[in-house]
Amino acid sequence: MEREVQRARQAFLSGRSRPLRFRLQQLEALRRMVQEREKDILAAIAADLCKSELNAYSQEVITVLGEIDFMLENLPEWVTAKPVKKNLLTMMDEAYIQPQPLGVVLIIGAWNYPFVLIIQPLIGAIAAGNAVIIKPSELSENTAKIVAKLLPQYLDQDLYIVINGGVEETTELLKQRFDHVFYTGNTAVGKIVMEAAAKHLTPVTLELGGKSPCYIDKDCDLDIACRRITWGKYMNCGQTCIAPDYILCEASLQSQIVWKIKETVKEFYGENIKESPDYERIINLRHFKRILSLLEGQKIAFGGETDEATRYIAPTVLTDVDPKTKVMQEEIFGPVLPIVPVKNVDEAIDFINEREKPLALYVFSHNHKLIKRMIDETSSGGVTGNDVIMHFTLNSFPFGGVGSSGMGAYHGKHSFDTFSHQRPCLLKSLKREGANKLRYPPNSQSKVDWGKFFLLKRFNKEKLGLLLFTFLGIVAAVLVKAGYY
Ligand SMILES: NC(=O)C1=CN([C@@H]2O[C@H](COP(=O)(O)OP(=O)(O)OC[C@H]3O[C@@H](n4cnc5c(N)ncnc54)[C@H](O)[C@@H]3O)[C@@H](O)[C@H]2O)C=CC1
Ligand SMILES: CC(C)=CCC/C(C)=C/CC/C(C)=C/C(=O)O
Repeated sequence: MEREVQRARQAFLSGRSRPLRFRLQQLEALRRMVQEREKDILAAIAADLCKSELNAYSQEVITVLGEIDFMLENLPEWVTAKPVKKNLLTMMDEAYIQPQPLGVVLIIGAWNYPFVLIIQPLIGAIAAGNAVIIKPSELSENTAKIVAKLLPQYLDQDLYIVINGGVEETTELLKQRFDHVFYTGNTAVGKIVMEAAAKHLTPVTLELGGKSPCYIDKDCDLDIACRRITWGKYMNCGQTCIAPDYILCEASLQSQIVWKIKETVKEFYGENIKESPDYERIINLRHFKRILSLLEGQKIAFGGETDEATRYIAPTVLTDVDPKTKVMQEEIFGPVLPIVPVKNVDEAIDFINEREKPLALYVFSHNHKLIKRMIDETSSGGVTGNDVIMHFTLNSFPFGGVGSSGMGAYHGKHSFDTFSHQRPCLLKSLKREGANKLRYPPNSQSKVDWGKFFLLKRFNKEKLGLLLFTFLGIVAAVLVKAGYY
């Protein structure tokens, strides 16, 4: 492992990952890989999550291709140095910000969208000019294997290295020194990753989870709200980091919501959900049993059917859920949707604020002011009003959590920034030493006054007059020299 990280570092130090042309070539090669080996990639995702190839394409491949195209289009502009505003002391100098690669980056992925969750950050890391060690989740082993097989066939083999393995290998990997660690997964492991990174003072991006609330206002089109919630909750069998975790609504809405979600489930997946190509399975037996344990003692409004052999759990809705019960204490990450009745929007806001900051917040209402109020009075990684999940699809948004749902963000330019150092560069001349004298010892009140004048723009009339006088003198000298007088 140490050898692999060393290999990536040597490749980075060779400097070849830095030129814009190289980055664009690698991104184009990655796009070619996805296009040419689409069938293999879709088959691997499908095998890991019992997902149809169509769903694997629309949930993972489209996002990856969109991100590559976006990078290719914008990278030439992002890599260029950006001039900055100057002060009076640096007016004659060159001052700009130059984004630079960080070095060797470690990307640790989760299993629930096993392809996009490693390839999307990889795109950002390549775009920013880094070397990358990629550690896919061992739970989605087919995708992990295909990524390890394909990447070296298309990308620079020393700059971008896939290391497969479980907890033991990841623990070993985390002992190495990286320049950035980008981790996607649960909050408990997020703390382990951050602790390991801290030993080397390595910055981290943590893309974690949490319980994303969904408030449904009574002034709302319930048909539309329930259709959108059903889509976002049961997509990937509820194993989506930004799935609506639970619903908050007034008690009077509960039975209508249950009925409408039930009808939508029928519309989406048919009478025999097990036969639907659009309904996935739980990743493994441990998660299957964990989700079942959340149902204990709950009122199941519909769903609840399970099949251990295939790790099937039907789309399920729980009503009148007591916030103190287990299902409301941890992220569900499965197809179980609790409804927690609240008196009104004030109570919903308090409910959200009394808990850890979630990764996403959803509000459904015709009342725009109410949506704005919920946004203003709560905190979450991201928000979508009158829909779910969709803020993920907009790559102009930073995607990430806040508080216990994570730190840092990515997608589009935000990925480029995450994997870059914004380096301030000031280029001075060795001439004009006179103007610099005021910062050299010995100090004096006059030098402080000039410092105030140049840096704080505290204009003292006397100094302003002197400056104006000097300026007019220069203009006069120029005019005389040009033969006007
Ligand atoms: N914010 C986001 O973008 C996303 C967040 N998530 C969150 O991830 C969670 C689901 O993923 P997990 O079950 O955690 O995925 P997981 O079991 O695949 O673990 C994630 C990664 O951490 C590594 N890992 C696990 N235990 C470790 C340990 N003790 N030390 C070092 N590394 C270790 C694994 O090898 C894997 O690569 C949910 O909470 C979900 O909300 C999932 C997808 C996206
Ligand atoms: C067609 C369409 C709009 C699909 C949406 C795809 C999507 C947003 C999938 C979720 C992606 C994801 C990586 C979720 C997660 O991090 O858990």
